[in-house]
Amino acid sequence: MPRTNGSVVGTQVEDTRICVVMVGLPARGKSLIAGKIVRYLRWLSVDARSFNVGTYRRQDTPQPTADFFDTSNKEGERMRRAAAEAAVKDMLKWFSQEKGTVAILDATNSTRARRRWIAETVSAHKIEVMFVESKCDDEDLIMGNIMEVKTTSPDYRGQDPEVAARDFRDRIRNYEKVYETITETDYTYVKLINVGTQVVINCIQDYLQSRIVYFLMNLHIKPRSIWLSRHGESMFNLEGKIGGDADLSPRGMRYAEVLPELCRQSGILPEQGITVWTSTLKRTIQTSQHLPYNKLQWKALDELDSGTCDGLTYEDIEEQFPEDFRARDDDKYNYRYRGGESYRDLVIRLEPIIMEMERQENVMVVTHQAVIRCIYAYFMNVPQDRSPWMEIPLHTVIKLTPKAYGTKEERFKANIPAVSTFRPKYSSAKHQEADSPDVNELSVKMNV
Ligand SMILES: O=P(O)(O)OC[C@H]1O[C@@](CO)(OP(=O)(O)O)[C@@H](O)[C@@H]1O
Repeated sequence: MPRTNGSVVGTQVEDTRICVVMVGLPARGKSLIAGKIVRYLRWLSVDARSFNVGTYRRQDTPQPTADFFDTSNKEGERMRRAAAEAAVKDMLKWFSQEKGTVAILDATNSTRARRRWIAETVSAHKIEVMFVESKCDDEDLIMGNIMEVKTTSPDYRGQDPEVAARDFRDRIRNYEKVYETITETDYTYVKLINVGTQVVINCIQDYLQSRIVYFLMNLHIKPRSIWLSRHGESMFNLEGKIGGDADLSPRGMRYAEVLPELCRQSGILPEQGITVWTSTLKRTIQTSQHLPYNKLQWKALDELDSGTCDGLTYEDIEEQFPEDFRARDDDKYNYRYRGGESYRDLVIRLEPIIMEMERQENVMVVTHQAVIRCIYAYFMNVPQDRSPWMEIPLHTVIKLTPKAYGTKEERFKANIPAVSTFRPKYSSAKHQEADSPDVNELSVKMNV
């Protein structure tokens, strides 16, 4: 399978391979950061995978006590080293056999000796090594992580939470005895101090590394939510036409009127600082007109460009361009409209939006069907073969709340009917009337 990072990220050289090595004491959010890097890169079509050394260690030692992590425990040391070796071996196999591009080695890697061993072993295979250290002295953040670990880690499954928390603190103390922060100036590294507060960068070598660094620089872990809504039903939606710059229909106008109340019910408080982002197209601007918040228009949030098909219905396209119609159903993510865009193109256009969303706290985005699918796919980790086929109904607010290990999703529907613009794969090109939902019907789910 050809590697795609060259074509997608732009100027990346074809054969770049990077091993991102996490560094830091337990409960510093390393696995969370590793997971976010993987999600971001996969969304950009860069083949990325995390190798968690704890998972390898658990094969032999599923529920060790804190003494196992004491460096004077020779057997513990041997087994921990064996787990790291097994993870690195699998990672190298993934690079060579599955042609992976970015691997994350998720472990504490907290001593100079361990880092030297990894750097030497990995660079011998012509794979770049980049250390990412998470350093944190904010007691609240650490406590939050300890609570998370003791309730979710398989190391403590079935144990009394108080005993688990005490043992986990002892484990941290054992690591603290030997922990050496990164100061090796000949290595490429990024040191994140209290995530989102201070970043130290050393010897970044190329484009893909700099993308990862930039992403890490924008991360923060303050609690916040993201609200997504399509514009209200448009005149084009009513007629089944795609693209264009139509006004809202009378029902779409009613959605715009109830949107402030729907937002309030979904948890946006009037005194809360929130910015509403729209596209530059009339239907999103009209939809947000009654929202009493600061607004910002982004060209990057405009709908997928349907090129020569702009203004046609799906039936017209099926009739006038039958081969294109079929090709789009065969591979909707990669299909590029003649003179227009594909979902793959749209993701690249949306990358600065995602970066900015990571940086922001509460934000509401009023945009279009295809654009919401791409943003939603990023936050909810939806693969490319499914993301263009997701149902994103009109007149519905989707609230996403990032949590430590997943994103919580809630949907709030307005009691205003609208057409459905969803057309399932290989189905006849007809648009239908959507069911009239109950007032503010709510659904909640978590992706983990
Ligand atoms: O990729 P598909 O499923 O065609 O969905 C994108 C289409 O959604 C539409 C509606 O059919 O978005 P929008 O409601 O913003 O106008 C089209 O303009 C756009 O081409």
